[in-house]
Amino acid sequence: MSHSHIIAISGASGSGKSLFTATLQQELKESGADVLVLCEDHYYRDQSNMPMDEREKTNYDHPDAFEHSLLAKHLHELKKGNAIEYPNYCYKTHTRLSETTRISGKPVIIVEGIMLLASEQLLPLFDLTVFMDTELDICLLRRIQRDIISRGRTIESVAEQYKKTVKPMYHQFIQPCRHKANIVVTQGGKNRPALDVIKAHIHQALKQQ
Ligand SMILES: Nc1ncnc2c1ncn2[C@@H]1O[C@H](COP(=O)(O)OP(=O)(O)O)[C@@H](O)[C@H]1O
Ligand SMILES: Nc1ccn([C@@H]2O[C@H](COP(=O)(O)O)[C@@H](O)[C@H]2O)c(=O)n1
Repeated sequence: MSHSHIIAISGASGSGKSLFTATLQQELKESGADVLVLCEDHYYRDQSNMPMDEREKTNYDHPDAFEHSLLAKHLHELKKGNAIEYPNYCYKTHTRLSETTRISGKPVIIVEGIMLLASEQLLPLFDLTVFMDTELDICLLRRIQRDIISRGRTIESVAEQYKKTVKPMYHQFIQPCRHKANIVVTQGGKNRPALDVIKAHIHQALKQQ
């Protein structure tokens, strides 16, 4: 296989990265194009050696919370056509699971995550960079709902974490990367024209491989 074309989709937590990526993947599949999706969150550092109360205090919105060196290594391996052992992550225990998932490369890889454009190690690996520019109050409303329903959180813990780390780190690390993006997407994961533009880009990239 020739070198994979790698697309990064970044932006705030709750901005619509996962929905946008899942919609792209589904619609591309329907038109016969199979893309691989990786999630930066799977590369959160393992903390199983730390007590739970310490894990709850971790700043998960700082670039150091991620093992970006492992993600970079995996992207290099996938580009070369080698399989990787994709980590799995649990938001309820804040740890990596012991089981990994063996994954092989595909001609197009989409990586989604909050801190992708902030990493000097990762940035050069991307052929296209996308920033989901969704208003922060909308992101917060979506995050409250999601974190309570799927990530085992309480309204109090979501509010506390948001004030302490999520919002300040967004302004310090995520928002300043907006200008590094080739494409800025407003209105979240259902922006139809933006989905169509990126699908056309992917079909073009596949034709050139
Ligand atoms: N444009 C939109 N309209 C309505 N709901 C949306 C839109 N974009 C995203 N959502 C919803 O908001 C929530 C957070 O979106 P998600 O894609 O998980 O964000 P992220 O991956 O950036 O954290 C999800 O429940 C998703 O279905
Ligand atoms: N143990 C963890 C790990 C991460 N988070 C939060 O997840 C957010 C990133 O994921 P998105 O799907 O929302 O982009 C990030 O803002 C972290 O605060 C967490 O709460 N606990």
